[in-house]
Amino acid sequence: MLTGPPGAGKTTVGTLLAESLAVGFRDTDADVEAVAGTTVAEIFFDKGEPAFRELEREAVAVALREHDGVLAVGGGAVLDEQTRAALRESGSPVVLLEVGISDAATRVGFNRDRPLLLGNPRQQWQKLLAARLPVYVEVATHRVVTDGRTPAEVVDEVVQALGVTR
Ligand SMILES: Nc1ncnc2c1ncn2[C@@H]1O[C@H](COP(=O)(O)OP(=O)(O)OP(=O)(O)O)[C@@H](O)[C@H]1O
Ligand SMILES: O=C(O)C1=C[C@@H](O)[C@@H](O)[C@H](O)C1
Ligand SMILES: [Mg+2]
Repeated sequence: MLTGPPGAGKTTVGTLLAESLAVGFRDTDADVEAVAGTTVAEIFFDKGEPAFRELEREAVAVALREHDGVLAVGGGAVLDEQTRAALRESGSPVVLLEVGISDAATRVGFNRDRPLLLGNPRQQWQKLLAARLPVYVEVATHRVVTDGRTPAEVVDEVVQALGVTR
């Protein structure tokens, strides 16, 4: 499992990591979108964050049951106690992709796809990370710094941290 704040590279690195390990890739954000028939951003705008979190909790639970490859877990899914317990109980490695504000700001930019960062993305991102860092650290079995590294380099770091063979 890959976790981390918006722009950490869960989707990008996860896709490459799965290719590199020749396993499947799944992203709970994509699963929520498939179930809801609309985008993450639209769910936030139309129904609000609590409704999104409900869908996300279920999507993570289903993915943990069904999927046996690389799983990108929505950046805020770890806010949910039940989800944290499910990640722990899965017994699978949970890799926290770490990123600082400078690289994160460059990566996430100012687009409307990340509803929690609307307004002042830099400030929002910093607030979000400060509030979440303890739970990210709580669920992580491994931590990989991504700043200044290309997605391919991050994949190599993850593989090394996990000690898996390709
Ligand atoms: N190590 C990296 N170096 C440079 N750019 C990166 C890196 N990782 C990801 N990116 C870029 O940053 C942007 C965000 O990456 P990505 O969507 O994978 O993040 P995410 O963690 O899945 O975010 P979200 O929580 O919003 O789903 C993308 O444009 C991606 O190409
Ligand atoms: O960190 C978050 O709270 C989010 C991260 C993304 O993966 C999406 O789940 C959504 O944009 C919210
Ligand atoms: Mg993503």
